[in-house]
Amino acid sequence: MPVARSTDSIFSQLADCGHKKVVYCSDPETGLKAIIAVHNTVLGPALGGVRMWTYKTEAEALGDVLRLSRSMTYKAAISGLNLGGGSAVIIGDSRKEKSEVLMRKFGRFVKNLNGEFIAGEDVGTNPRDMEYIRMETEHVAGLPETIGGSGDPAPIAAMGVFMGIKASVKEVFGTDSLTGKRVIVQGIGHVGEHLVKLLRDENVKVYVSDINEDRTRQVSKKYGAEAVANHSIFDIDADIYSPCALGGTINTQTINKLKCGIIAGSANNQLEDEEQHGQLLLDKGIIFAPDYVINAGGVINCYSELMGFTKKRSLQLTENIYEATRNVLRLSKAENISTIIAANKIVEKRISNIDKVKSGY
Ligand SMILES: NC(=O)c1ccc[n+]([C@@H]2O[C@H](COP(=O)([O-])OP(=O)(O)OC[C@H]3O[C@@H](n4cnc5c(N)ncnc54)[C@H](O)[C@@H]3O)[C@@H](O)[C@H]2O)c1
Repeated sequence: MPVARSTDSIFSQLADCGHKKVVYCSDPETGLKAIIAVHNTVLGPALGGVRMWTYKTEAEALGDVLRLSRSMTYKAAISGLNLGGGSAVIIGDSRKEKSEVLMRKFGRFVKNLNGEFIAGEDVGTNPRDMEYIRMETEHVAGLPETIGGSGDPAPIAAMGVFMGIKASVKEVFGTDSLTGKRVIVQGIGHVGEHLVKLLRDENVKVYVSDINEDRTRQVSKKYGAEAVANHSIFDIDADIYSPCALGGTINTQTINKLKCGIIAGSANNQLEDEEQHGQLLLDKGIIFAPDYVINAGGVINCYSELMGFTKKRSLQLTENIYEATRNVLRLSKAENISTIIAANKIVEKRISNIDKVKSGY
């Protein structure tokens, strides 16, 4: 996948990453400043999360939405879903600046895209926010269960990551039992906490770390996990590093420090540079379960809601992440290519094949 660089012009970033459309949403009255990116709609409408974050610059927000939307295309495709990839970012502090009017105004911008983009939850937004968007447009998923939606996607997302961890452990240890393994979970928010519970239930030694120290203390006490200071994560001698905070934590510096043989977590876009760091991980024999392959539980949950699937079906689709991860690891080994390149190859083949089906008659 080509990379969007914030130093490039907007049009060259769009062209490089193959984006179909980017919409800037501005409403001075509510203070809304948002960007919606539609990456690809070959397989279906572009579904993606709405992230609310305190970006330092507009270029940083654009870079994030371009990366997130593109990875949604890849995530939906590798999971066998009939969805394209999109994403949205709202610039601001979700704890202080989010309101009903802001979310409903954002919903009007989604409505104007006539179903080309379907909004979902991401960092800084929750099912209640999806409900506000729903008041303005039907093109939203991840609604609360009380109004017929699939609810919080985090438990399903955590289950997918858990399946990806198991598939990676199988590759390294020949068995997918996690008993006795040591896992570092970085970022114990919605997904991280559910993952900690799944790991604890399988007798894993769990280390937890979050920039929110109260949260670290709370979760470590609740699940009997060991709290670790954020700066010392890479000094821990563990089997698996599970990044579940924000992306970009895997770079030359952290790879050289890392003591784990497996990286498998929920955070989107974990590799600072896909090609360079994917290759470095391959060279060092560290198994990287590509983020978009194993964190697809959330999008599967939303897809199930749109399709009217039951929770059981949604869980079955999420369990398929185990096989999807195994397929990626097999291709990586067979062709001696990084796991991210292997996953990209599988995706690009599916999109290209379906594109041919759709353009024929
Ligand atoms: N929620 C979902 O369904 C879902 C699905 C797929 C992928 N993801 C991705 O997984 C990640 C976590 O999602 P979430 O819903 O749990 O978000 P969240 O906001 O609930 O949790 C993120 C946690 O990470 C912590 N954090 C932020 N920066 C950190 C840092 N540098 N070091 C340590 N901790 C840090 C935050 O304090 C917070 O507790 C995100 O990258 C998200 O895009 C989420």
